[in-house]
Amino acid sequence: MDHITFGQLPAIRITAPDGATAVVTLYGAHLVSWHGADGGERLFLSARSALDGSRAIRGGVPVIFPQFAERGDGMRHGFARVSTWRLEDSGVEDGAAWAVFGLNEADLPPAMAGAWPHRFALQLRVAVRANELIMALNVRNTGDAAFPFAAALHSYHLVPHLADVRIEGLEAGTLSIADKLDVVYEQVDDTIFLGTWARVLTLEQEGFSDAVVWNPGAADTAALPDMEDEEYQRFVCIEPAQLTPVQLEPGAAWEGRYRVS
Ligand SMILES: O=P(O)(O)OC[C@H]1O[C@@H](O)[C@H](O)[C@@H](O)[C@@H]1O
Repeated sequence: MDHITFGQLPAIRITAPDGATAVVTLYGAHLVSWHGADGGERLFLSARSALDGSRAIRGGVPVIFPQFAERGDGMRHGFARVSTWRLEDSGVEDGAAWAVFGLNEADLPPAMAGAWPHRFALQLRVAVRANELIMALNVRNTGDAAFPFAAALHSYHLVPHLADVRIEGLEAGTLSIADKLDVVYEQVDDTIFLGTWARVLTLEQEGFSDAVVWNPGAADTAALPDMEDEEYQRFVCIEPAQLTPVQLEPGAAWEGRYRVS
């Protein structure tokens, strides 16, 4: 495990014995880079992304919590992606390098904590080995009143070209993307396959009940300050998500797991 700087952000790089690597910034516990053991970046990161903590990183895997998009009256996509997490632990086990990041209410600036006044402990575990990425988001209620939350791992998968993308497992037949797409699939139980001419990725999720597929398309990308006009052709977001809020009782925990291989 190495402490590095990514853009202007403190970050942790983990490296598995077989050479697979992941880089996670403490800002957002944001996975900004993943290389499989066969080399090559697997995640999209916009050339125009802020990397100084002034706004959410555009690309990688933002952690969405406790609100998805504008489904609530809190911050769009929640505060987790714009909060500074702590590295809690790291190691190497069964050939995988792993790190765990933590966030609780005491880590938030007072105004942010006041806007969502609950006691909680989030843990994000990231592990890599061979051509496999495993992430787990754990949410614990450490307070004495129940709270509702939504969550997602907003994965920006790097693709050679949007036109080559074929997604299976979400609808009958194959989903391809011509331009803007923003679709919620509820109650996703099956494995999802993301195919391009280069490779087929297997996406498996547990605990997260839903999946969101998003690409902004040409017009919305032009309006985004943190994306180059053509960059929408280089990724597709397939996000394991828990959109129906979970009501978490005091002392209880919820976990969502995600495996990409
Ligand atoms: O620009 P943001 O806040 O990162 O959101 C990006 C997108 O995130 C997706 O998950 C949503 O479905 C989209 O509606 C949204 O536009």
